Amino acid sequence: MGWPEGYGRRVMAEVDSTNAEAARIVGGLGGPEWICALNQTAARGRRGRVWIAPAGNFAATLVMRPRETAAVVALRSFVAALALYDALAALTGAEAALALKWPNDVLLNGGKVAGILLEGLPNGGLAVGIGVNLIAAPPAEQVEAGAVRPVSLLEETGVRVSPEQMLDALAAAWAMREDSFVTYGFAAMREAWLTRAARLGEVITARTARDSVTGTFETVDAQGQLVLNTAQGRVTIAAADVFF
Ligand SMILES: O=C(O)CCCC[C@@H]1SC[C@@H]2NC(=O)N[C@@H]21
Repeated sequence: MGWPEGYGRRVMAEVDSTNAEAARIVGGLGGPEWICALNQTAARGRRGRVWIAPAGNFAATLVMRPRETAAVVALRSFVAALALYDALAALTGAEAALALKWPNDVLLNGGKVAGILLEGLPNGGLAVGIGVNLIAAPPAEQVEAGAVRPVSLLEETGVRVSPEQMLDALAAAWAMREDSFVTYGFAAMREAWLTRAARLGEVITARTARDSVTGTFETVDAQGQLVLNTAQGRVTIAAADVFF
């Protein structure tokens, strides 16, 4: 699979954060562009957290200017999760060990191997930031209490993948998933995501900034929201951290 047509490709030795670089270049963007960094000095994770990643791990951001409404643009987190799943399955052959955790983590043998950070940018831009623990995962004590343990691709599968190989596989997988999303909408994406979902039908806890909801993970709805069956009835959650 070659580099997908219409996408720019840039590999930087070092940057503060590829998402920050995306914000700096979005104004002059001609078309979607992948920015990959071999080292980040100020990588950020979801909910204001720091993303810990030694050199050798994968860090990249796809910067683009989608023309849809904000609600549709936000569904790109599912496009990203599925593309990551496809790329990691192709690179390792370990598809059976991969799963997707709502809203947008990729699990390998039940541990977190990759995270996604979507950020809206000026000029209608979108940064899809992706980090993959290719060779090393942060120690469990450096992540939030109760969070799934971080794992690396190398430790779990024995397969050594370089950031450039990851970029090429991910860009190809993204282009296919993005075409499908633009052509058929979220319905097909949602089905594909659900068949790869971790803990579907099991009891999970979703923690928002204000409260915590525990219930059976019933589905993800047509807007990408988490649907839990709780003792108080059906609850739909737009944004939260999920704990197993
Ligand atoms: O918290 C998460 O799970 C999301 C982590 C996203 C990390 C990636 S690494 C590339 C891009 N640049 C950043 O500063 N963050 C994202």
